[in-house]
Amino acid sequence: MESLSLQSFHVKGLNYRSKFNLANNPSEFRAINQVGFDHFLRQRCKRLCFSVRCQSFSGKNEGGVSSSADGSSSAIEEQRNEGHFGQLIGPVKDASGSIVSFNLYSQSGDGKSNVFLDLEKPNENDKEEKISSGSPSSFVFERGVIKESEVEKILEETIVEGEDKTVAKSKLSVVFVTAEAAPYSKTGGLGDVCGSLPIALAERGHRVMVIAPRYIHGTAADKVYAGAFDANCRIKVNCFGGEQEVAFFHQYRDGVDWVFVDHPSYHRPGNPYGDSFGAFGDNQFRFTLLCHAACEAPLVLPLGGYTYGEKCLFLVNDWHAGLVPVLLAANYRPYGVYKDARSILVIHNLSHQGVEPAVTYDNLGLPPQWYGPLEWVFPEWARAHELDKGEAVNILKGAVVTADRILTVSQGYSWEITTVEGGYGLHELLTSRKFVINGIINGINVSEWDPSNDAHIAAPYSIDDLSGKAECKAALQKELGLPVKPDCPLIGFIGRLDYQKGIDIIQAAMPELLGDDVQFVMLGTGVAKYESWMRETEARYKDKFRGWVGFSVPISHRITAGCDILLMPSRFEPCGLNQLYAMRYGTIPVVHSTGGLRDTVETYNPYAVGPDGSGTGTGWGFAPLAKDSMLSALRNGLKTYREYKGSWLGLMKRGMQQDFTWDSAAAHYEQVFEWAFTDPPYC
Ligand SMILES: Nc1ncnc2c1ncn2[C@@H]1O[C@H](COP(=O)(O)OP(=O)(O)O[C@H]2O[C@H](CO)[C@@H](O)[C@H](O)[C@H]2O)[C@@H](O)[C@H]1O
Repeated sequence: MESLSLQSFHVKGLNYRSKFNLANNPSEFRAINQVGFDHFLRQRCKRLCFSVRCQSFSGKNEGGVSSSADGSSSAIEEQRNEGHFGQLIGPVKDASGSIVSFNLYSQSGDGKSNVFLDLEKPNENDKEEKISSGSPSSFVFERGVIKESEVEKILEETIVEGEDKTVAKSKLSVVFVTAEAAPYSKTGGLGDVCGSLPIALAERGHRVMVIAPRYIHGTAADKVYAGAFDANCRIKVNCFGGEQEVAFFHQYRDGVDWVFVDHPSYHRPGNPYGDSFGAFGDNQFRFTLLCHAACEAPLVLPLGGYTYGEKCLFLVNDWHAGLVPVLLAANYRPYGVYKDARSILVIHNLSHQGVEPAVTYDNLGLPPQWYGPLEWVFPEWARAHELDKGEAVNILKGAVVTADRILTVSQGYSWEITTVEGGYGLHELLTSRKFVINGIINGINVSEWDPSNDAHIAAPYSIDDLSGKAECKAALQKELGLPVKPDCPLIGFIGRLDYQKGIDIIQAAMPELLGDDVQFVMLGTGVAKYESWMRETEARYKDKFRGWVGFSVPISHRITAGCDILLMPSRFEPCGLNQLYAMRYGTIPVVHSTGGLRDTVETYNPYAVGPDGSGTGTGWGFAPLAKDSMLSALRNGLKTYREYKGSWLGLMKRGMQQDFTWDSAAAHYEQVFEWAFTDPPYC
């Protein structure tokens, strides 16, 4: 057996510092860091938060580091003798006896990690040089080889001592509980957020798990779960009158543990919540299972070798995850478990609360005395008949009264939910907790939504060269079968077709709007009557209107890139993502001034002197939500588009310059995490 020695491997920033030698079979050393070595490198490239020096050689030992098949003890000795920080607690071997990784404790002793590293055997001829230059000949990572030159560049860049401001002050174990997480499942913005924010938090040094159902549809779409493997951990949870067995699947990707709860009730056609016949009748069961499983996962799943443990922070997204803080308070803390955990309810949409008849309370797996927090009585006007007492259980309400803190996805919305108009019956309760409510505007995935590098669009473009946008517009017009007219303003809408999105206002305004020389394209799916209306309108206005009924991410990118204006007359909008995507693509948003739309779109003011001298603002906001005020804002936009080309260009460029990265949102989240841990548990 030939030995490979990793002569000195220092990872700073995570407080790991260790030096050890390894022995393995001839050509390859294979390992992975719990935090993820690929993640670690990626993070370092971007954030300069670690520094590493690796030296490698094959053959006899050098540098006083001994080598043997089980050389860990001498490595420990070496480490102790030299007074290195970090404690090597022993090798992890595979079935053949080869050492595949080492367990390290951090310097502070408050965490541990499997160092997991792929090290290719270096070229003998390069040996001396490699050792003296302190760079490895190459690293092989799980998803490909990083070339030597790249490693050297990374090392050069990262051997920078000093604090990196983009790294979290204290590293936490964060557990997202959600009904959707892109790219595995997405019907809207919740999926986007839970697919991106975890990665941003992991990049900042947190240990992050996302736990969501494993939806299997029996179609080709199921391949999204191909990288998630059975974690060989089955648990039984008590709810719905008995023990329900669930399994966990796991994928480690982009520094995040993606955990999927598996149960037959998640295996069916449709979206996470329903199908063409409406919402699934057993959603309370499906999401109760999710919440019970999510509470157990940090305790039972040894992801990468060890569990998340009790000191974690649950981010509870919308009602589907709303039982988590109730379960923590009712089923765990009374028995001394999760006393150090905290939960934050993140409200993406208050209009869905998970309300079911009161008799279903017994199904939730909660002690009888916890009925109060979930108790919900409908006002008389909302009851079905005279004998209806309006008694129900409301899962989101349970979360509002038990979560340690509450977050919404914009500051504007955090205030709106405390008003009669925006509180959906919970405004008084939310007002009573307003001291722990904050709003943080969502970020966007700037790699997925990047006009200069977007595989879905006809031509790339950027703020410096906008010519590709005209090509995207022409390509979209052609794809939709609309006349290819470069000067005809093209207006778009993307979103769920429901009451929230103000489709009825678009519907009312359409005849008047299409009386003008404009084109309009809508992409969406949802309420059947709106889908039919889109089809009818397309038939009536063949040269001007296209209604694409369906859910298609590529088309949404093409509409965002190809349109001149994106219309969002949302009745309420907790944050809204499409206006953020639109601005990044130089498409001007025209929005109802509500919630996150008001927070993110600044109405154009031609008289203000902005930095570029062409006014200020990134779009148009209108209020009240009415056909006439929407048409008036649109007409302002159309006039600017047609008659003030310079101003239009200024609007486009200002939008494209906005910073909506997840990293800045993640930094705000960390502040709220800190507050959550400063206070004792609320329940
Ligand atoms: N037919 C279709 N085809 C392809 N893509 C489609 C589509 N319909 C919608 N999408 C995509 O789904 C996402 C919708 O996000 P939004 O934030 O606008 O709305 P949503 O109301 O679902 O989310 C809720 O949660 C998010 C996240 O917090 C809040 O921003 C928002 O205000 C709140 O209502 C966007 O990425 C959009 O492109």
